[in-house]
Amino acid sequence: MGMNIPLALRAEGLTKSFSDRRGGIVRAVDGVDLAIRQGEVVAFLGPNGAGKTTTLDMILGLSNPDSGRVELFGHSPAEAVAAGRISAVTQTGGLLDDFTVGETVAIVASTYGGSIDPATVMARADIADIAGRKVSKCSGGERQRVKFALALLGDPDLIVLDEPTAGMDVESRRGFWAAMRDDAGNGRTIVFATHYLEEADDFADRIVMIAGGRVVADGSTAQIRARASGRVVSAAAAPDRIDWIIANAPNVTATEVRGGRVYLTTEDSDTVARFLFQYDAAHDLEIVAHNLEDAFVALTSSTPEKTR
Ligand SMILES: Nc1ncnc2c1ncn2[C@@H]1O[C@H](COP(=O)(O)OP(=O)(O)OP(=O)(O)O)[C@@H](O)[C@H]1O
Repeated sequence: MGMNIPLALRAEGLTKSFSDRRGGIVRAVDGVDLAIRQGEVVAFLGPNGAGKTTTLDMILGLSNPDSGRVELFGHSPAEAVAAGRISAVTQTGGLLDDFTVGETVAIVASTYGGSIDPATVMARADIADIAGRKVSKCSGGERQRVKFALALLGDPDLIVLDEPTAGMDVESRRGFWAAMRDDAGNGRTIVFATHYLEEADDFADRIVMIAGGRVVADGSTAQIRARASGRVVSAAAAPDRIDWIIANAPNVTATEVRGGRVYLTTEDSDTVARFLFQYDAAHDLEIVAHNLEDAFVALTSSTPEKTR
């Protein structure tokens, strides 16, 4: 992306905490910085509870950060929403069961003063053939496509989608992204949250991995892939040796401990293996190639002990 393309979104130092049921504090978002250029398609990728929804809510102006700030097209979220520059597709709610798909789109379109033709939008969201169906009879995937159509009606510059395909089967997911893909590339900025690695990989130009309320990786899909090209060196060792290995092993980008073994992610497995043998720190050494799924687990595992 050229540096001269103006920003759609800038977030600086976003934090947000909640109190949990036991009176403790959950830091849902813990210092998130983001700069997203106009026309980028960006995936927020992270496990349950990573802080994706909380971040998106602050971006949309639905909640206020405890600290930090959000700017959309140089304005506050409230101003950008009021100016019709942003639409959201949320996980739940928002549709009335008793209307048909066509009626739903027509009603919302009328609130926009007819600037965009409902038929065009329905074709783009691939819901033209279910226009006569009651919303109550629509599948999860169809409902999400209806919401996507509603989001398109305002012809926004930025669409934010929070796990738009959550709970859909593979077929519906494919249909949803096919409709999205047809709309992308028109200069619209798209930010979506997902748990699905392949969704981020297939559809986004850029992946922002979020875990524990922080951005743990941010790069083009190709860069994130490159990270995944590393290897994992694992070995068995006594607990105190494992601590020492984690503190001292060279060229390691991520570490994990499970079942008495330490897993070291690296681009330079030779050096790491030599280190382990040189200091007689470990035994039963194994080196395996990294795939994207492993990279994701390594980058997002917040707790050192982990079971699979
Ligand atoms: N209103 C709230 N009150 C208390 N805790 C909250 C609230 N909203 C979110 N949290 C907590 O903040 C953390 C981040 O939640 P968030 O919903 O942002 O994660 P997420 O990445 O969107 O997860 P998911 O994929 O499950 O939607 C979680 O620990 C969650 O339990």
